[in-house]
Amino acid sequence: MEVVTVALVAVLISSILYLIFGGTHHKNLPPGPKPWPIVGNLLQLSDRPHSQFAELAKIYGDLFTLRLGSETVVVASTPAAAAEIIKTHDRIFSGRYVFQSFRVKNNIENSIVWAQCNDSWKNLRKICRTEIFTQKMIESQAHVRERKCLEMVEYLKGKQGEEVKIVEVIFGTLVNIFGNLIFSQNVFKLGDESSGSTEMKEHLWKMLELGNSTNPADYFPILGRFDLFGHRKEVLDCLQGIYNVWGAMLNERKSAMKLAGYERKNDFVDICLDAGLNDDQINSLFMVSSHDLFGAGTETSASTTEWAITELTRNPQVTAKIRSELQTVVGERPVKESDFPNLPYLQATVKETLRLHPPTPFLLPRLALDTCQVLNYTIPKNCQVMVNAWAIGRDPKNWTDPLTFSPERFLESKVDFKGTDFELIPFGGGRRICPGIPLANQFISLLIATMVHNFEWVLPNGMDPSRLIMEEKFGLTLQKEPPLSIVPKSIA
Ligand code: HEM
Repeated sequence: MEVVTVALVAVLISSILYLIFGGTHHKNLPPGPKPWPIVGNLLQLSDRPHSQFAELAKIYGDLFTLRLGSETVVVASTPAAAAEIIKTHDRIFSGRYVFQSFRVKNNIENSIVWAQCNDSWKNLRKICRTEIFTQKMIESQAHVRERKCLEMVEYLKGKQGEEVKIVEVIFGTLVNIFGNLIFSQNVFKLGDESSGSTEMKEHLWKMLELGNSTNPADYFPILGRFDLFGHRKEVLDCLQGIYNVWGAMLNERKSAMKLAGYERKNDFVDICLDAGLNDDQINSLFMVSSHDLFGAGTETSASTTEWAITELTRNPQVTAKIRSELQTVVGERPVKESDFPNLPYLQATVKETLRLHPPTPFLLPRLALDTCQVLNYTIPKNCQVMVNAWAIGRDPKNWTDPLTFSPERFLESKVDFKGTDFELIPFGGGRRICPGIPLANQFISLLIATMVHNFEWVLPNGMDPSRLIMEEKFGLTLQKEPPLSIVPKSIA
């Protein structure tokens, strides 16, 4: 009761302040649906905002404005508007809007995702560029990803004829890949919920859950200081738990390295201890690894792979082409990442999946660091800016027959997702572009290729794949709802 009263009073105060000071300052904002007093457009929001905003863009154009509670949000929905935000005015829109639940001291300072573009952020991105995502590093760890995919094959072979929720297998495999790249340990045991590093697993799940839950303080920031729903405390507890697990692993490794006969593991821990990084740098790297890489990398890659398998289920002619390409290039042996340059159709399939199902449909929200003129409108300082990558990927002005899943469209095209072709921007662009693109591409390509190379699958209860309804559930990432269940059958 007390919490509700405080919330109501805070909303009232914030609304009065908004009515007095807000709304009159920025006359040249992009147009948008008329906001209601106090709540703005909040009550008009649907649970599929990416699709709803695509419809709004048809009415209001490249840029439109929403009032969400007391917050002003501008949405860019065309390649031209996206280019203005992430290229022309990259510096001004390089601010990150940090969700209220994540506004926890060490969380922001030690995160690439949530920090503003300050020296610490630059340093963390540099560590990523020079230590984690180098071509050499990615190639040297290919065997880890390949081994984990083979374990997935073994697991699925044991499940032939049974119904399997594919995202659980993919997510588990991805988390184990990360666990092994970073500290040479599995986090999940496929099919056995009770095993693996339970503590780490629980923290990771919780963080993902919190990322997907709504916090009213994001619409009425005046509520933020009270942490009324305890989300921030939960994030803090999770982070503390993750850091404790890391700390223990790091100390264990340092002691092991001093022993005679220590066998190198060549994971991130070894690499940064070898590189002579000091404790601060190592801590930064671990925090980035545990928090940003696990957090930003697993759910996005798992969601994309699940969408790819869903599209392949509905489009057996695409699956057949990938399989035939794999037969020609790979033959009977397992797929390797070094095969990818010779698998153009597989690569086109990954692009086509990301075009139709970008896992973060609005990228990650940016914040205007200053007032800025964009396409003849004025976007005020501190305004949140979203780019609707989902709408851009489906707009018939940008794509022929946009709702058809057709990797062929990329075979003769140079359009890529590296942040310079604004009709395909699942990874964002500019200085905040996703640093994990090379790794994400390897994960997703390897998982799809391994599935197609080793298995045929049908839907449970003999359901006709053309009747598979794909529903999108919006959270921090775009989920498939209900998750895809398949019945695998080994090809070998
Ligand atoms: C399909 C897979 C993925 C997609 C679609 C994706 C997408 C994105 C997007 C849209 C952003 C925000 C970009 C912007 O603001 O312009 C981002 C940021 C980020 N991503 Fe990814 N991501 C994926 C996988 C990964 C992986 C595998 C990693 C790491 C291993 C990763 C690490 C990060 C980090 C650290 C940031 C924050 C960058 C910053 O704010 O400076 N992502 N990602």
